[in-house]
Amino acid sequence: MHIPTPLRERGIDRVHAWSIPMTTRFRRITERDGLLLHGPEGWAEFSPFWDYDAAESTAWLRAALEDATTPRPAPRREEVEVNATIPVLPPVLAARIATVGGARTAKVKVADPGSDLASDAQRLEAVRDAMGSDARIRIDANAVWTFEEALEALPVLDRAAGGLEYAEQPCAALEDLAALRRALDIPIAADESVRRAEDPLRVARAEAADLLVMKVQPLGGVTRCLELAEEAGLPVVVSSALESSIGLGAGLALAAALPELPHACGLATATLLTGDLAPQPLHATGGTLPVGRTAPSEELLARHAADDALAARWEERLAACASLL
Ligand SMILES: O=C(O)CCC(=O)c1ccccc1C(=O)O
Ligand SMILES: [Mg+2]
Repeated sequence: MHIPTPLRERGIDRVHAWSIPMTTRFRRITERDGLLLHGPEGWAEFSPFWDYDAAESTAWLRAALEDATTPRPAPRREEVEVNATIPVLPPVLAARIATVGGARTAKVKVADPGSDLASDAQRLEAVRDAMGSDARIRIDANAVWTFEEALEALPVLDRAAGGLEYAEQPCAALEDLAALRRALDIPIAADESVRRAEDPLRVARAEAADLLVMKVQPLGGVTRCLELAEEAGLPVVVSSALESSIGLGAGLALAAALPELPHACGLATATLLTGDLAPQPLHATGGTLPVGRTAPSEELLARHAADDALAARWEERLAACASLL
């Protein structure tokens, strides 16, 4: 694959396109694909979702470039507590994956077009049953509710879950998030309002969230996330963008470097993929993941190599983003 000049100049000497099917459909995604870039520090991941255009995906490229070419920040911890991530599934299946890897925190997807409030509530009851009373349960509505819908749904789901740790992005608009915080006792986390905003700090200034979700790639890299976290002055939950274990490693580097980490991180998503690029994938044990650089193996790079058509699309995308750096 052709390596764009600005990347070559920074020491990127190899690019590899890959594709891995998901175990469960997660929102609209059934297949995860992307590029790995190799540079002086090792391998890094560039895997913007296909609904991100070149301008938006350039932050993802900056993140990958940083990770491939500069040392990661000094870790303050050697392992990171993680949550189980539970897609929209029937209650029995949701309960089964709630404690995968020994997680004591679960994040349950709700408000999917394919589910209603009653089935979301049933899924939460099943997850609470499986995890016990001392576990933490959070939900993620991915910005789909109106203010009125959220005002109705959140107390119902809070009761079904036996108490929510927080609700992630119940509505899209900052005014609605701020109003929900005033109206309800349930902490509100911002994800899309950070990840897809022109100004990721606006949500903090608007007092629209109790905590911020940070994903390394869409925010432009570990260093930028550390700066944003300091400026925002809010607790941060590091979460994945469904990366392979190579990209998850960068999330763990951020989680390890944050001065404070009061909540479990959404980095235990490698189990949502049917395979991985690293021989020792980042699958949680004892509810934690280890911090450190994860390298792919040549065998797994070959096994999950993208076909020619997909590799060509990635080559084109890389060139477009590299020209916008
Ligand atoms: O936070 C987690 O538990 C896992 C990551 C996750 O949910 C996610 C993964 C890819 C894209 C969007 C999201 C999201 O938080 O909305
Ligand atoms: Mg989210």
